[in-house]
Amino acid sequence: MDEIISLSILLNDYGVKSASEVITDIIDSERLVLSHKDSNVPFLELSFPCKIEDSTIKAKFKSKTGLLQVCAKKVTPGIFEGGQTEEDTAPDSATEDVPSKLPSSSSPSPPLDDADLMCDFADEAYMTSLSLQPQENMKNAAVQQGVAAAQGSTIQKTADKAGPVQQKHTQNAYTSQLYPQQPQLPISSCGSESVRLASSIDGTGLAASLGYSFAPLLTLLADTSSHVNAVPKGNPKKAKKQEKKKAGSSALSVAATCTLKLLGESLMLNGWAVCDNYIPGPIVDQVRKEIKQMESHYTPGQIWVGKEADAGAQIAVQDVRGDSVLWMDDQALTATAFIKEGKKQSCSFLTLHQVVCAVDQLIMHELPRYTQGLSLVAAGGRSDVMLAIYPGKGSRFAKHIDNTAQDGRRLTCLCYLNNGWQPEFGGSLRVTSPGQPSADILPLGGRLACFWSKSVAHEVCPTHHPRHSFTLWFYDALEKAEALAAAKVSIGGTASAAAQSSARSLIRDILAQDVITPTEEGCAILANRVKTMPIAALSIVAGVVGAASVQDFVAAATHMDPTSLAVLRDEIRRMGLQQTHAPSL
Ligand SMILES: O=C(O)CCC(=O)C(=O)O
Ligand SMILES: [Fe+2]
Repeated sequence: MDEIISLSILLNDYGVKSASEVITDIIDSERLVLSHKDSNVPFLELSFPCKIEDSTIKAKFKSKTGLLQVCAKKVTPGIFEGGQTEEDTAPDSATEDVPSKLPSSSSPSPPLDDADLMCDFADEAYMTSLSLQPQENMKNAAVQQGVAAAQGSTIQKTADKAGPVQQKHTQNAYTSQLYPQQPQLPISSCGSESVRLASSIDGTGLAASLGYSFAPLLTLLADTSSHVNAVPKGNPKKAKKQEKKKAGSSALSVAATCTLKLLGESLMLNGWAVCDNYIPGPIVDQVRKEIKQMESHYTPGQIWVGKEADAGAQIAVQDVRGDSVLWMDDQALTATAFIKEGKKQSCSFLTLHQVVCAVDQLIMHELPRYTQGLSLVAAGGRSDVMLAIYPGKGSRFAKHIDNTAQDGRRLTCLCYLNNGWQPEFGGSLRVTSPGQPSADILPLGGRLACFWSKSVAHEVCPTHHPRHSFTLWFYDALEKAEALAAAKVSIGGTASAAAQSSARSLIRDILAQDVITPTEEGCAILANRVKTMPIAALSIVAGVVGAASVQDFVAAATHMDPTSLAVLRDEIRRMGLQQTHAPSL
């Protein structure tokens, strides 16, 4: 089978280069990121698939960049049918974006075997070409200390988990400051000293002006009898109407540019940004209609523990997060039928798919020009779509940071689907950036909220009304490549329910007030528990705490001192795995 080389490269240039020119440039250059002589030129990210047939060039290219991917995705078995077929993803249809080909670390769908999906990511040569130190394998300070104790040596604590990745970014030219710091956006107080109401930007029709027209969808809503609403050419009345629409859309483009700038600035200043009316109200209704039939397929939200899905390191802890979720990959978004109780039922997520494409366009291609820190998201791609419902009844999600384990996630992006949401329903997203007061963001219909996945602590406040949303996580290409490489060497296999439950019980007991306490006695209990746990369960816990391997985790956990145990508890707490008093569903 021919290989398709999906290539994503950053070019500090507006010039359009052909694939072969780019490949030659890369092979001839010492660095992945090609610099442009005029440093004032805003950065442009190009992502395009191309085919490299010459095996020498291929090998050279791979050793230079490490970003070479060989993608051949088969239709994955699941509840959905239709959508992408094998032909769709065959080598010659080389027009799709790289991101959609990346394996999702979030999808709970059956793991793909090697024949289904082959992705070759960063190797040592890649690190060297960027003059980087390979990432520390051991990410958890407490585990590191434990291993040090086990080996009778002392290991220096990693000062900052994000250190190595941060270093890479600052070493590359593309992180230079594009916009000067702006004064803080106005805030309005809501009575509480530490919490303010988040100010938002009105992005009326933003998606539409970013090249993702919602017009066909709106027409579709107006005329439910037909799915195709092409305006017939040659009809003067309709042509006039179209012209009017065109003029309107150019005004929107200007507005959108301002909005994008504000969004970018808010992200840089606050660590989060909110855009109201990003999705028009009728579109929100249409999405809700489309996903309604899937509600019985939602399952309790799981804690994402920072490793790839095939590492099996996701566990459900219902009292930490009270939502139910449904993951939809790109295949599901284009599905035409699904199987319910053995019966085939037709479905369409056309509108949801369009909205997701608009968000992709915004985050991967528009916003990076207006903010720092997103330059690698076009190449990194995003997670599958996570649909979520908080059923009300006080359900919540405890305070956490999404990416505490260098799993590659750079930006968390939420779209709220709750037209008519009232403040008394609660359910605010409370965001807290380091060194800043918290801000509350109500989950209003059509509102888009985004924040840095690695630094912004956030929680969903108790919700007293069903609350619908979907989330996309956008990856930083470098960190994702490293996470994939690390996951490959550290943990394998999919966890069974029994292993998950055993892992969950250990984590709960570590966090409990009176079970595995940070005392000599608690350390002895932990050591005994670990010695008797099945390897699959230990793999999950190792994934949770960011240990490089099960062996490392076992070594650390059986030689823990009370201080290391206290650190471990704190770190797990920071991931949002702590006990809460959220009501069970
Ligand atoms: O729904 C929200 O507002 C946030 C949910 C969240 O934090 C998450 O799913 O990680
Ligand atoms: Fe979160």
